[in-house]
Amino acid sequence: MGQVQSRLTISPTPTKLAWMMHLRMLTTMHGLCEVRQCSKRWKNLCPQTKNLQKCQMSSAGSSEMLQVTVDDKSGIATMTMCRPPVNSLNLEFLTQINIALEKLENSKDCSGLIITSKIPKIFCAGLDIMEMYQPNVDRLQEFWRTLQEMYIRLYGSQLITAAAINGASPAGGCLMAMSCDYRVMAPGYKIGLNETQLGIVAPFWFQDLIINTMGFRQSEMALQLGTLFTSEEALNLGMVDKIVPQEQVMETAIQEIHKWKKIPGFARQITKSALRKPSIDKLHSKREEDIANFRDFITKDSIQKTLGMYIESLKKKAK
Ligand SMILES: CC/C=C\C/C=C\C/C=C\CC/C=C/CC(=O)SCCNC(=O)CCNC(=O)[C@H](O)C(C)(C)COP(=O)(O)OP(=O)(O)OC[C@H]1O[C@@H](n2cnc3c(N)ncnc32)[C@H](O)[C@@H]1OP(=O)(O)O
Repeated sequence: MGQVQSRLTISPTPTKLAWMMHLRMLTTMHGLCEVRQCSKRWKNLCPQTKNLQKCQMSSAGSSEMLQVTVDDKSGIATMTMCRPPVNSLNLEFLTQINIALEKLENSKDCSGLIITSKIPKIFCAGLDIMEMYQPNVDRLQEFWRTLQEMYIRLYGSQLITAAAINGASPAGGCLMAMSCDYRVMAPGYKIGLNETQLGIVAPFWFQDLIINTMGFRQSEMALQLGTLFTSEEALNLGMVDKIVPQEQVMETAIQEIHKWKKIPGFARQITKSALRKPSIDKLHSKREEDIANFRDFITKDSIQKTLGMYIESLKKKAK
């Protein structure tokens, strides 16, 4: 996969023009294509797919980490993560996700979004631990800013969003799922904010998100213990909304979005915004402080040592 060489500057409150220029720069530099352009190209290649717009977010030469399709008829987009081995979120992957979220949000043809994974048994393994181990400090800060951006975009999206959780979903994977409006999960997997088990700390906005999702008491236990819940436990706690067999996860997410689409969109969006705005505003107002806290915390010798040991334990387990 081609690595992003430049520093990415996604400003906290970008003007529309600045943001579009930023996207254009990324598009040119990294061969990322625009949804509309790409759909046309796909249709030309595959005239038989009448109802499907397909956009492979990376062009030839890059890995295809994120596939975005928009069904013309229903307006439901599907964002499929495919970053082997475990869909861990590094800077480039997060950037692609943010670009796709921006495009879908601005597309008048899109009303709903499903996030899922192409990797068997894995939804998303959370942050790429290698981004935090022996990091370049500039990149580390940009990485965290880009993660903040993803949360702000997804949690604050006007679209009806659903996570089709078809595999393990620890830490950042759980954050992504909880940022959606609805979660449907296959049985037999684990989900949760397990940061303390790694010797690291879920920041205030991860904490706010889990509290908003399943209440304070269960969240304070889950966060301190770093609990990874089974699908069934997560359902009982309200962390996920439904469990269905693996092969029905996508269809169930689609059906649920159809149900939500019957509610007048304007009323639903205003309600969602009123409920989620305080958490998003809090992160906006503390964004730079949060980046500095993350940087100072992660670059501590003791934390680096702990992360090194965790990486070793994952490698040993994988052998
Ligand atoms: C005072 C302080 C105040 C404020 C603090 C401020 C800021 C907060 C600071 C820090 C917060 C940081 C927040 C972090 C959130 C995160 O998301 S951390 C990441 C947490 N993720 C995990 O713990 C998941 C680890 N992985 C697994 O449990 C399993 O891999 C998984 C269940 C996902 C899949 O299992 P399996 O199918 O058996 O696969 P393997 O375990 O064999 O793994 C395959 C290869 O993938 C590599 N890998 C796994 N997970 C990651 C990852 N997250 N990042 C990078 N790489 C990963 C694994 O090493 C194997 O690689 P190999 O084949 O050996 O090369």
